[in-house]
Order: sequence, then structure tokens, then C-alpha cells
Amino acid sequence: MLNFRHNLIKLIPKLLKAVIAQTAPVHSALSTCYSTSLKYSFSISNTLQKVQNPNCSKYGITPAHRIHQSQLRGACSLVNSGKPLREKLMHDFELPSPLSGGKVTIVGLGHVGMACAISILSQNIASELVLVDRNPDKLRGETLDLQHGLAFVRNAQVYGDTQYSATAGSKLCIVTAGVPQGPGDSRTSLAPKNLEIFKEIIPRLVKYSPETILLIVTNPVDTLAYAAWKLSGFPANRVIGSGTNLDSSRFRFLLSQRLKVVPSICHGWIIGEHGDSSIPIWSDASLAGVRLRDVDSRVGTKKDVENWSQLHQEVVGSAQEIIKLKGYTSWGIGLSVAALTRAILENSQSSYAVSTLVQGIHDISEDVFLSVPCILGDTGVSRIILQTLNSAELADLHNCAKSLYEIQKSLHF
Ligand SMILES: NC(=O)C1=CN([C@@H]2O[C@H](COP(=O)(O)OP(=O)(O)OC[C@H]3O[C@@H](n4cnc5c(N)ncnc54)[C@H](O)[C@@H]3O)[C@@H](O)[C@H]2O)C=CC1
Ligand SMILES: CC(=O)C(=O)O
Repeated sequence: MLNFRHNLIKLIPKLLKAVIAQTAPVHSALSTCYSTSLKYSFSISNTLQKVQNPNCSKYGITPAHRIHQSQLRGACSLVNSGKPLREKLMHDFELPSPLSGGKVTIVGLGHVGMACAISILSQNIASELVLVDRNPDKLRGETLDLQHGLAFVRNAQVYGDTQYSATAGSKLCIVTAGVPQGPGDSRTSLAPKNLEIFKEIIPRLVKYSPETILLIVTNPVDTLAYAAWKLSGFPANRVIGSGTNLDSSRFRFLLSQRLKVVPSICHGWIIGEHGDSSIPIWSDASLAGVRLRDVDSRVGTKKDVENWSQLHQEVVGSAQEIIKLKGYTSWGIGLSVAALTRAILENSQSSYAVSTLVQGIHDISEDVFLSVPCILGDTGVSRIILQTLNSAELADLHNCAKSLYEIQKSLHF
């Protein structure tokens, strides 16, 4: 590299002569050789692999020194003192692809949207985060606030816009926009209002990112995941509700508290509807692979003297408890969504309880979205795990499907 740079510097007089005498494209190529030789130790060898400009030979430059003009466009500015500082500081050599595959949009910058954003950013999951909200002041404020922390995370771009064109080419669109529950409100009571909001949002996301995956968080999440599926016209694998991933995580936390271990080694699925009628699968609950029911078959049943089933009641009551205490829930769902986002962007093929179209699964006849363990990757839901459910669990799941179907029938999509 050093020898080569030395040789290039020796060529400078010839190059300058050529620059003055010749046409614009050649000028650009040659003056780039000049500035490159003087200013940079950056990848000259890389440049030479791509050299193509045959005109260089006219000026006594050997084929090895030919430099493709397009690779070096902009470097002329380095010899032009009238150019902006940015161009004096840097030569745009090979700009990153605008569509890196890691572009994520979040619509709705309330408590939940921002918790999703900070969880995704701080874990370096997305390379590009686009924030959308209908409130322009909130949008600008939240965007600036996040941008001011970007020096402390791995390279990621964050920008906000009220226009959906900014979301174009998103790999994943997370929707948290909508009316939240107040104390005492049920999730299902939000359905009519949030459906109207979805009628506005979903077609716009689809217009600009027709290949995206939709991850729905707004409540009632199962009904709205169904709505997003209908409104988008997407195949079902590309519409996911955050579902009972949060409920399962709450369950694992509570198990860990009782067992006095960390949540990551406690396993247990909560399936069905996110919220009040969710279903705990006690038969699968385990500590580091040891099933609780293999140790005590009464766990989670009415005969259980230790009352482990209380944990599920606590899961069901969690949201209202937090809403009463702080007004809203945010961190748990933010981290849950970040985990789902990572699985999709990294094509991890890991399993999560998320809301998906379950028609035909476990003999469910209704076209409803409910949570079951799903494998997630870059196609969205790649597989649904067919759990071994006992008759009571199956009956609960069928009841869930029926009640969701009734709610859907009362809505106008
Ligand atoms: N699935 C889950 O596990 C959870 C779901 N949620 C749900 O998430 C939703 C959001 O909750 P929060 O963030 O607490 O509410 P919030 O009121 O703090 O934020 C909602 C945001 O949506 C925006 N918005 C409303 N309509 C919009 C539209 N048409 N276009 C763009 N932006 C719009 C608002 O301007 C606001 O910034 C609620 O439905 C809530 O029930 C909340 C926690 C957990
Ligand atoms: C609000 C809500 O759905 C939750 O935190 O579970």
C-alpha cells in the first residue's frame, strides 16, 4: 500500500496536466487519483479491483491505476476549498445500502411505542428505526430525545415522520397506536375505536412496505391482529399479534419468584387470548427442563395445596394492577416486542407465544387470531407448535376462539 501511494504521488504532475486539459469525466477520475493519493490511506486496493476507466491510459496511467469514476465521485471536492466541511472531512466511497434489511417502523409513540423503541435501540436490534405518530409535537420531541442517545448505542438511524412514505421498505412494522385502557376498562372495550384507527394506519403501511411483517400490539391485540390481517390482505404468516408473549413472560417471572431462581430458567406457556381468558399450560411448566407436574402432579390443579394456580390469576391481574399504580404498562411489553423483533430480523427461528391465525389448529373452526407457540423468523410465523393439550385446555382454547369470533362479528372491517 505504501509503495503504491508513493507511486501515485509521483504521478501527480501528469495527472494535474490531464485534469486541466481533458473532459469532465476524465477530469473527475484523474483528480480523484490525485486527491486519493494525497489524502487517504483508505482502501485503494479495493478501488483498483473495480477500475475500468480506459481513458486513464491516455495520460500514462497503467491499467493498474485506472479508477472507475463512479467509485470516486465526490472526491474532487477535496481539492475544492469552497465545498462544505462534511465533504472536506469525508469522501463518500461506497455508501451503505438504504435498505439494510433492518428497517423497523413503530406507529404510535405513546408509552408502549416508546418502550418498544428504547428496548429495540438499546439492544442494537434494528439498523433503522422510523417513528410515526399523528401528533407532530410528540413525534418530534420523542424522536429528538431518542436521537440524543444514539452516541451510546451501536450504529442505528432514528427518524420520525408523520408521512408514511418514510416507512417505505420496512422489514417490520410495529403498531402500538390507539386508545389505551384506563383503570377498570377491559381490553375488548377498546376494539371499535382502535379498529377505526387501524383502518387509517394499516393500508398506509402496506402501501409503502408491501413485503413487511406487521406486529400488532394495540389492544385488544388478538382482535386487532385479525383486523390488520383483513385490512392488509397479507398472508397470515406476516401478521402477528404480540399476544401472550407478555403473559408468558409475567408467568415465568412469577414462577421464578416462587422458586427463587432467575426467570430465564423457568418455562411455561400462557396461550389463547391476551388477558383475562388466557390459558396456562401447567403440563409444560418446568424448571430447567424438569416438569413441575412430574414432581407433583397436583401443580396448577384445584387439589394443589400450594396453590400454584394463583400465579396465573396474578398474570391476569397484572395489567390492571400496574395501570392502577402508574397509569399504563410499558416496560414489559417493550421488552417482549424487542425479543420478537430480534427473532424476526435475525431469522432466529425461536419459539414465542404470539397471536396468529389459528383456524384449523387444535380443531378450531373460527378464523380468529389467538396465541399459541410459534416459530418466528424472517418470514414472520414459520411454524406453529402443536402442543399436547389436555381436554380442559382444549375446551378453554375453543371457548376463547368462540368469544373472539363473536366480538369480530360485531365489528365492521
Ligand atoms: N398487547 C399488549 O400486551 C399491550 C398493549 N397495549 C396497548 O397499546 C396501545 C397503546 O398504549 P399506550 O402507548 O399506553 O397509549 P398512549 O395513549 O400512551 O399512546 C398511543 C399513541 O398512539 C398515537 N396515535 C393514536 N392514533 C394514531 C393514529 N391514527 N396514527 C398514528 N398515531 C396514533 C397517539 O398520538 C399516542 O401517541 C393501547 O391500545 C394499549 O392497550 C399496552 C400494553 C400492553
Ligand atoms: C395493557 C396490557 O394489555 C398489558 O399490559 O397486558
